Amino acid sequence: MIATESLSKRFPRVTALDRLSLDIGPGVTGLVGSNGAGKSTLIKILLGLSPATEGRAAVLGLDVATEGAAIRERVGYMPEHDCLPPDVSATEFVVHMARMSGLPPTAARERTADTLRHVGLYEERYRPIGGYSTGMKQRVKLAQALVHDPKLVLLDEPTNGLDPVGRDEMLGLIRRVHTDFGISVLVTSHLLGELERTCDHVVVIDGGALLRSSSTSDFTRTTTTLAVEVTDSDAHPDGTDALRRALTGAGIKLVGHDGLDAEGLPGAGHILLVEATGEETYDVVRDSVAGLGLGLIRMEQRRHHIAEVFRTEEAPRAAVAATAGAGEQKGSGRDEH
Ligand SMILES: Nc1ncnc2c1ncn2[C@@H]1O[C@H](COP(=O)(O)OP(=O)(O)OP(=O)(O)O)[C@@H](O)[C@H]1O
Repeated sequence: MIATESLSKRFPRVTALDRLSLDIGPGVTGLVGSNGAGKSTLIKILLGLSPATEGRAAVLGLDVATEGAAIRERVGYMPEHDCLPPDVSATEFVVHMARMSGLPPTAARERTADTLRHVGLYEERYRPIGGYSTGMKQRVKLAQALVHDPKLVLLDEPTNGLDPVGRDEMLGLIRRVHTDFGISVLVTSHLLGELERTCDHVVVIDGGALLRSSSTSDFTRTTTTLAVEVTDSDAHPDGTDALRRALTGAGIKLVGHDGLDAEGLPGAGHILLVEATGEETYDVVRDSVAGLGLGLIRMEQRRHHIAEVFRTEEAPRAAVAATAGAGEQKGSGRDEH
């Protein structure tokens, strides 16, 4: 879908991209980096809108330096910033964009209705965009990127400005762009955590250079750590502590508490992380919980979150800083900005 070779972009005072080599296949790919990492610059080069200083790039096999117009016919683009005319309706705007992409009038109207329905804009589609919420505007921006049935869409920070619920809805929509229509997606974010649920592949850049590129499952591989949570009881007012002592006594190694402690959240520190050496570890945990007369709330294999991968590595401090807190989200709707 996208290939870059030693791609650089230098502005007089900043190197926005630094010899970036990427090979991105079909599916949903996340491009992650802190603010200023070079994500928008890369997208503009890929669309043939801004020339690279050095190196080469191709999108769908087309050279960005010479075939920009052909690329923009086949690729949809959702820009980061607000760029919608306030005094026209979503329908008028998306029909206009469809016509600009070369669709005949009837097809443009039909595709607009389908696309707006897909992004969840119904009766509101006839109202002027100026009165829309941020979430609705983001949906219009997504619709205009999809309306001409592209093979690939480039989405620049589509969750920007959305609350946690709006963000989840947008991420769901993005996933369905691929599963329902077979359109490949490159989506940027400064939050690693939100992309791991949406993307097949994640590329991390920092200071314009490639930090890591791998499949999401490699990032978030299942570990042999068990997360165990128990109730308290009259005999054991601190059930977690009682279980910790029982497990240690039984020779089970504890990895520690879940990192939620530091956040001071309700229930923080009530999850024990247990190193599982085999099936028998589950039995020891179960028997210890039963022996203490506690209730077992959960015992589950714990997945790594992408951000944790970086915590254990040396160089990419910036990536961790950029995504602080994104690793521990538990679907609690916390905003990880
Ligand atoms: N036209 C420009 N002139 C000079 N510097 C620029 C220009 N465009 C981008 N930059 C600089 O290049 C670097 C990369 O910017 P870019 O917008 O690509 O980052 P980003 O990862 O998309 O971040 P953000 O999410 O904040 O937009 C930044 O330091 C930015 O200030």
